[in-house]
Amino acid sequence: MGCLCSKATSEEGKVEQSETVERPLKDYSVQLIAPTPSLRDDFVTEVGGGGDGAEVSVRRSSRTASKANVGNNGSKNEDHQRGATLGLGASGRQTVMSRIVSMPHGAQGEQTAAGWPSWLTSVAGDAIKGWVPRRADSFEKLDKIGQGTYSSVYKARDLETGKIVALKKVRFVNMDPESVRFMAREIYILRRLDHPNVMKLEGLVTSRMSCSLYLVFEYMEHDLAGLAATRGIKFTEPQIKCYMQQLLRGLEYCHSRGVLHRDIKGSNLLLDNNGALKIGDFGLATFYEPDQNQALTSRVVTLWYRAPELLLGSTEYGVSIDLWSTGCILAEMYAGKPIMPGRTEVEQMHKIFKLCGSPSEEFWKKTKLPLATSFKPQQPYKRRIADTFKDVPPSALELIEKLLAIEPETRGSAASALSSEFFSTHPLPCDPSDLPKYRPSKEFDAKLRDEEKRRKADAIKGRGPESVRRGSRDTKAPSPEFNAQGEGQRNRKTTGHKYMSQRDTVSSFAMEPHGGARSNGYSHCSTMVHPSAVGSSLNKTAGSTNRPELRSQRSHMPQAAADLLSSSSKKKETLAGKESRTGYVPKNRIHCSGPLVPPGGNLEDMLKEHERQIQQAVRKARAR
Ligand SMILES: Nc1ncnc2c1ncn2[C@@H]1O[C@H](COP(=O)(O)OP(=O)(O)OP(=O)(O)O)[C@@H](O)[C@H]1O
Repeated sequence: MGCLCSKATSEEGKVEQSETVERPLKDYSVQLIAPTPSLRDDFVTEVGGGGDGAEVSVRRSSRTASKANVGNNGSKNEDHQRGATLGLGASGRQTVMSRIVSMPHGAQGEQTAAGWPSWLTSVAGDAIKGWVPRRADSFEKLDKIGQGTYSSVYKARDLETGKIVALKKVRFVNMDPESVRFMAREIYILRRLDHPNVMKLEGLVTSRMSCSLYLVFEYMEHDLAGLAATRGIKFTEPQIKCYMQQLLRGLEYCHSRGVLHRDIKGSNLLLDNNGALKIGDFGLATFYEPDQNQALTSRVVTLWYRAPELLLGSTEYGVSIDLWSTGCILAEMYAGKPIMPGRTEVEQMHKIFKLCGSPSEEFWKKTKLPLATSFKPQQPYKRRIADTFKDVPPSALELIEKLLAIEPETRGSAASALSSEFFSTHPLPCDPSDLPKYRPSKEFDAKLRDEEKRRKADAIKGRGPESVRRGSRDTKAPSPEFNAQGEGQRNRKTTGHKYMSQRDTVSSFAMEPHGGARSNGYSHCSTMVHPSAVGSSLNKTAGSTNRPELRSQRSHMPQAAADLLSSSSKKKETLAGKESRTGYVPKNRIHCSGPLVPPGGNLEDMLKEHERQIQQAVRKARAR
């Protein structure tokens, strides 16, 4: 789709008002081949209930005012003002959020008249219905504060209010309608959520002639992954409980609104300086209906936090997948490091079995999950959570056991987790306002610190300007997981942690990442199914295999290993065909991000073969 964009002429620091199509195209040489949850199908669930564009359209200072509107049929006329709504900010200064105003009859023409670009109105009309875009020149860009798979996040000042905000700039693949639709789903879902523990979308920035889109959020100083990875920061028990309580409250709310997050992990849990935790990044979220057998893609959730049923290929799942990820985070906070850092899906499954035990014979007999035959171990694995976390307080252990149950049905719900003894036993969760105030500690900050160190080390080793240059280029757009390898992580890994027994320390894999990324033994793989995900600069070297998951893996892998994975992954085409029939994967796309699971294999053999191949590829890459 074309877009008549003139080159940005804005002053330094201002958000670009428009961009040429060519600039993003350079990064997006290869089209995504990945399972993409169908936005359309999700929309069907909600459109109609959402009304005629008359839902929340004015951001008010009072949560309750807008809360009343969420999910309503658009009958809240008090929010239907075509002008400014004034509220009092914390400082008492008048806060003007004037640009998000109501457009009750959001037909495409009207949306265009309101200032939306046609590439957006044509495929994402429902997502922007009733809103008017903010102008780019009403923000001043300050710093880059985050880098996601398909977005860059900036700290900015709202010039109308003086408020500091986060602007998430979304990347698109060639303005491909599919990637626009994908982003539209995130907006659509975010607009329906309003809770103190869920990031609130405050507005959108674009213009009729623009090819870019920014999502406006309140600014959050930290994310949990970054904080946890910061040297010297060790969470106290009341603090862990406080974070967990907020996370579960946010999740309970999302689930009650029929939303699965599907990417719960530390870097998506944002924290402000008042100790508030908010769930962010709804890029993989979807609507679900508990009582309907609705087929969803199983290729969601960052690998380390991915539930076993997803690894086994389940397409009918529910809130339990978010609860699994939550269990991983709880255990991680006690362990001081990620508890199951698998490099591939096979290895992830193996780590899960080793820690949580393998399913019963009964399960294997009955299950119809597509990858069950491949993943069934020859010998059953015993559950070892209690051994592994023997120093964790009993009420915490009980909750970890519950959330990391192999059978999804026994994980309970966010509400049941909130009423567990963990939160009522002493020490009680502290009040968010009692939490320590930290210096900025985003995953992104940790990455920058680490990158700087590496660059200096390279210079000292005399690798010369070429390697330094290459390293810095590669970090311009790392995968999000790339950021997780901060020095704190490395530090925590070597020192171990009182809550996780030493023998359970996850074995490290000394791979030198391609392009000079650091190697700390943790590859933080992710399945990112957003079509725009092909934009990472890491992919520039990746030839024609820019599948999101492979990209994430290869961000920690030499090229040869990445190539190996990509060729093996072609075996996944069969499954892709199946998913596409469910309507959740575009028909012309092949489901290629592969767990290297040959049909009819067995877990142990696959693991051995897998390890051998990776090692071989690594050796080759090193010898180059
Ligand atoms: N509101 C915010 N305030 C401050 N920083 C933020 C905010 N939202 C996001 N960030 C930072 O930007 C990073 C990337 O944002 P986000 O996760 O939304 O992007 P993404 O492209 O969806 O990433 P991912 O690839 O992890 O899915 C976050 O990890 C966080 O550090």
